Amino acid sequence: MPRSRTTEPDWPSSTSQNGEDIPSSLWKIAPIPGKGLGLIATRDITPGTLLLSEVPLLTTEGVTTIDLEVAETQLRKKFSSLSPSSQKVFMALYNNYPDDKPLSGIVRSNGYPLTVSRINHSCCPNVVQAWNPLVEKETVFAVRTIPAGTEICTAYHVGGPSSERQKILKTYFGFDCTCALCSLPEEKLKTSDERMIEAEELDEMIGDSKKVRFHADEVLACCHRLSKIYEEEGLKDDRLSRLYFDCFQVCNMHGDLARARVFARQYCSAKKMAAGDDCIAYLEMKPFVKNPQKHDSFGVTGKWKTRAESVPKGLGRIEFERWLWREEA
Ligand SMILES: C[S@@+](CC[C@H](N)C(=O)[O-])C[C@H]1O[C@@H](n2cnc3c(N)ncnc32)[C@H](O)[C@@H]1O
Repeated sequence: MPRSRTTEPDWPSSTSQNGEDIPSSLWKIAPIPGKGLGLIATRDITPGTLLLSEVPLLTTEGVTTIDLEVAETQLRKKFSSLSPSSQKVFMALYNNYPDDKPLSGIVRSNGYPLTVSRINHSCCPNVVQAWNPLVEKETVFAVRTIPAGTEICTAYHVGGPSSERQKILKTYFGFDCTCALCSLPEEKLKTSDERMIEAEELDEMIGDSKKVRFHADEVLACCHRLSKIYEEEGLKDDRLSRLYFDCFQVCNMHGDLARARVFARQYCSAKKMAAGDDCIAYLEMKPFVKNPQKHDSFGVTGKWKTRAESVPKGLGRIEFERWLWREEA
């Protein structure tokens, strides 16, 4: 839940599973031109649908270093305890680092269990992939409507204008991104890039604790603008829940329990859609929908003081939004 920024892709936390593809009536694995294998929706999929939930066969727990030589030895120990058929499946996974140590190369290239490893990247993903430690499974949930025949894509890296994203994807994953966002016609791509640059700036402002404390109105206005950018760009991944969490904290910090409740609820529904109602982030936040004052962030100032029960009822969408973002005249 806390704000954290990743400028480079994380060292993967788990990889490969019991050797069998998980059968599904919702998707199939198929060759995708220019990308190797990938997942294609075989029917229309609605947001919040669980597409995959996989148990890893081999995790990087106990891999204590990013030193490839040592990591390879540690991985080899784990690998040798797998059955021969699982070892074969593992070794058949995509390896973007064929000249490096083979096991860490595959772990770095895939990071996740078998079928999940086949999901390609898009800068505007239609699924969110996450490790759920409570059930010890890697999950994949749809966060946008995915029409039948469409490729299912996650985001290996998020944020920034297309040139920045492409540089990182090329460096760490070895491919030139031609996703729907990166392939927009020139004028539209320029608009999208400007929005993504603005999104980065807004995100930085929202994360500035001094601004949150002393210029809360400005910060909430930044949050509102950022929510519009995400809407315009069709982004529904974890960036959205992170934004709602920030909005929750700003309102709660200044004693605005009514808005804090609404943002806590929005955070919960975004998390539930992206990671299920058994994910830790959802479960931890749920009590604060009812009792935001129990959260650590509550009441640093009483600047915006409202009661939790004072969420207005019966407003139309536009009026409610104006209330929510404190834009009433
Ligand atoms: C985790 S694997 C994904 C599955 C892989 N396509 C396969 O056949 O197993 C990551 C690799 O897939 C390819 N890939 C993923 N997304 C791509 C994209 N948007 N465009 C081109 N290649 C992509 C790249 O080679 C990347 O290093």
